Amino acid sequence: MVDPLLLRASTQNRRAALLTAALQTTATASHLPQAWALAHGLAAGVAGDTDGAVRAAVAVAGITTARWLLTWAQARAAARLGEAVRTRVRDQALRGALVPAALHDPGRRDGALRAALVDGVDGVDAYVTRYLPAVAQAVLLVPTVTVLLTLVHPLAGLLAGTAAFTALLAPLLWKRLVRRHSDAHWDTYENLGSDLLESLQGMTSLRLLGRVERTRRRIAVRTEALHRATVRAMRTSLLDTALVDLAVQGGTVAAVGVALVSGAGGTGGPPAELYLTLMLVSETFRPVRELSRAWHAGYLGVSAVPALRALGVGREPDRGAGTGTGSPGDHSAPRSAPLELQDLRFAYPGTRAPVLDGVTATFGPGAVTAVVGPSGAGKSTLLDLVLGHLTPTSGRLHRGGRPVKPSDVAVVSQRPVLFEGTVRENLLVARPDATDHDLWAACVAAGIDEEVRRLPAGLDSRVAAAGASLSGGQRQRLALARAVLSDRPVLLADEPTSALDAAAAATVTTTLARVATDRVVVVVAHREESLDGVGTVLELVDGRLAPVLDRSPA
Ligand SMILES: Nc1ncnc2c1ncn2[C@@H]1O[C@H](COP(=O)(O)OP(=O)(O)OP(=O)(O)O)[C@@H](O)[C@H]1O
Repeated sequence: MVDPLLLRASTQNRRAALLTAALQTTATASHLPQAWALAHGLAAGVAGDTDGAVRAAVAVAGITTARWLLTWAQARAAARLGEAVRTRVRDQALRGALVPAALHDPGRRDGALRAALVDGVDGVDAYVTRYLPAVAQAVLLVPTVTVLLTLVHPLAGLLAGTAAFTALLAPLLWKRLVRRHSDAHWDTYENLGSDLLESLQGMTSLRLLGRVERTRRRIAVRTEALHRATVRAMRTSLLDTALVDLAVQGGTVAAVGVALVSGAGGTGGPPAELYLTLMLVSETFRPVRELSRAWHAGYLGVSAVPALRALGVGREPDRGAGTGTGSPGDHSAPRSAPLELQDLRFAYPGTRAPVLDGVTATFGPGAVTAVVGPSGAGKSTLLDLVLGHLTPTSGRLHRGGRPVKPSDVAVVSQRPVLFEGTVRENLLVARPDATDHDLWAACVAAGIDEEVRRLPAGLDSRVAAAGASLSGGQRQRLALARAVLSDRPVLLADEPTSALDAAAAATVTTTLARVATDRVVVVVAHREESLDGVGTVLELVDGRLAPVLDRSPA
């Protein structure tokens, strides 16, 4: 089964793919001269020709060494091809996963995305580096060996060739069934992966709500479904293997039988030809056997195709899609340029009422601007539009007369994302060339320097995945340090003090006020007390921003 999407993943690395297939085919084809040398060596040995037998043994040793080298080179070429394909497919899938529509798709499940990005991509690697070269090899070698065998022994050639072609082509008859089973297998695999991930992430809440047993039962049902889907897929696969084996064994027995009968009858030619016939019969089926093995290795890649296709793998990049509030060739606006929103409108796909219904505002540098509003008013939506995670239905989002680019904006979200790695690595994401002095200055600005100094290895201390080893407030301040370090002209902060005590909140507020002197700082806030030090307050009501005139304490 040659899937067009997976074939394209291979041909996008044409040279590496051709080299991998060529080396594999040559290594397998080296069994042909080896068969010839062995046949003549055996014949010479039986006839008592020691020189002939030694010459043949030397030839076999030489061919075996050459094949070892070819196999080694093939393994390296396949590893390079696999890496290139994995990187490209994963990049494309990630790009697809990060478009606004996917990011805000309420039906999206992290476990399904993980399955496609990790297991699916690895499956594509196996398919491209093992199965496709095995297909190329079978297409080239089965006819070649059949012709050679036919030249040596026409009837054996006819029987072995027919059996080998049957073994190669027969599985195409139940291709649809295989596809259906592989799709079902992937769906159950995705569901189980998603449920497991979500229950692990929500374990604390599940415990508190007393839902652990129910979740366990649900996962048991999913596991059973995956087991059934795997068995169904294996049954088809077993049928496949059985028929291929039947053709291979039947073809071998028939071809060897006629060769032996004709050899015993004296019409099979001299012994060397009989030996050669027997060996070539075996060689006719070698590519078929290898193809069958490679199919099992690449099966997961075939199963993952619908999921990868849904993420846009194999599709030409859509230049207008993605986070592109900017366009190629844009030059940066001056650093002090204000952020301007003009008649910005936005409605989520499938909803009637717009969340933003004509937002017009100018956010300038100099002081922090706060956007307040009740829950559900659209504050996060507004931030996502500025970040380029969502595309406005209409209206403009500009800085200095140019569309806002995602690289203009730094963000401190309510749930900051930290990566597995050290504190230093998490900060350097924002500015890879930052010095230790810069890192400490950013930590001081965010009020996290003392805590970082107290960690066992300071900046080189590890932050567990998702920042789990830090408190909510520490995570938020580390994210603020990263945003300060990135030194972008617009800084958005979504409730930056919500997880902090009074002292830490004051440090963050002071930092934001200070960085606002030379850049646009917009803070989304719910609570009045978090608005200390803010210059302007705008309220989001009915999809529009209105200035709050009097926010001073009574
Ligand atoms: N992906 C989505 N699809 C459809 N509607 C959505 C989606 N995300 C948010 N909404 C709706 O858009 C409206 C604005 O949501 P948003 O999260 O921007 O509000 P918010 O002001 O940030 O709320 P909060 O203060 O509670 O965080 C809400 O009515 C919400 O239900």
